Amino acid sequence: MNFAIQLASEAKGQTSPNPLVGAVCVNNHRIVGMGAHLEAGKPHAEVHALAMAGENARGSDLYVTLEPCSHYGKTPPCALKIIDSGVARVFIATLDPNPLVSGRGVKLLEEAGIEVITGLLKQEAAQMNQAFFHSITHQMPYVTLKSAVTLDGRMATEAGSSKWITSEEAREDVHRLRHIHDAILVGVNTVLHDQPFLTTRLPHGGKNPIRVILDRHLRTPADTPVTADPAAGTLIYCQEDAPDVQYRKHVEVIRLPDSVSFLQEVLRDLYTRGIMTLLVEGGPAVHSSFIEQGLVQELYLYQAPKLIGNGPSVFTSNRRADMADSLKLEITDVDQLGSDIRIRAIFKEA
Ligand SMILES: Nc1c(/N=C/[C@@H](O)[C@H](O)[C@H](O)COP(=O)(O)O)[nH]c(=O)[nH]c1=O
Ligand SMILES: [Zn+2]
Repeated sequence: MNFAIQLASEAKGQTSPNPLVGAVCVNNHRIVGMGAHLEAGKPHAEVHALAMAGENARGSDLYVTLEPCSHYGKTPPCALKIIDSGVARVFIATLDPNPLVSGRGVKLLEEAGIEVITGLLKQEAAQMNQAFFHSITHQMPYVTLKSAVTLDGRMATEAGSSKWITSEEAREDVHRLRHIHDAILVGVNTVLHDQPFLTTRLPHGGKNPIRVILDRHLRTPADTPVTADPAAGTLIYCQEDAPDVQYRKHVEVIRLPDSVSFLQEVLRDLYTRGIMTLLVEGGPAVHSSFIEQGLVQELYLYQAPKLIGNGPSVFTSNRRADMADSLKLEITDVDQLGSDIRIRAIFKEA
């Protein structure tokens, strides 16, 4: 099962809106087949493993990180394929989080006389798919917020200077984050101030996330990189009464009612478009709104050994006079990247 989890994890960022799934077929203590789900619409992990096993699947043990599907999606149900292949036992790490199908695959297998053991390395497999489980459960993307700050927690100076706070190594690491995310979001102030490209520029290439601009009054120019450069799709969310602006065809303007739940509506709409993971890159006002509304699951803070003494921090709130009102996170990783450190912290599920 460890190997199945490892196989699945290698496809991180490729399978949206599907989960990461790995499968290993073992017969008489020998691995006879293995596979991972590599892209939505393409064969599932079990299909790859059973195809490789061929006749050796008969009487074998199949290890799968997620309950085999039992419904006709883009591909036929794996549960039937497993039954037809003559597999004797199936080990499953996590059941399907979708309440409509959870346990159905197990039932089909057991009714066909296959022994099913669930819960093997359940934690590890669930951790790998936390974004998928979160998005299915909340019908919203799993949101990761990234910010580069000085030691005194500033994202820029008061005058707006921010280039650069962190080093080349840290900035390259941010592009790895972009590569594994379905979409990247900034506010219109960042677009106006930084003219960002928001593309993934790694030495060996990388997948460009869909670019999402929060821009209530549609102030995003038609000739800034995110709207002029069709390197990736660009979605601009504005209010219904925003003026009309002509953009190139890779740009889509989505008008939403002006309401206190504007951000939630943006996230719900992104989920309907198959966006399972969202990277929020700021700026300060956008970060504060996402955090204050409890819409962030994970935080990546890139901290440079600099002190500047003025400028916006990653989170500003006028609602927390008492330290007891602070938002509690859990630091899961601290890594050194060149001269900087990268802190990963998760917000505890409310
Ligand atoms: N100022 C800094 C950052 N700044 C991040 C955002 O403000 C930039 O607009 C955005 O990354 C630009 O995207 P691009 O055009 O695609 O390169 N981010 C960092 O990690 N370190 C920094 O020192
Ligand atoms: Zn399947």
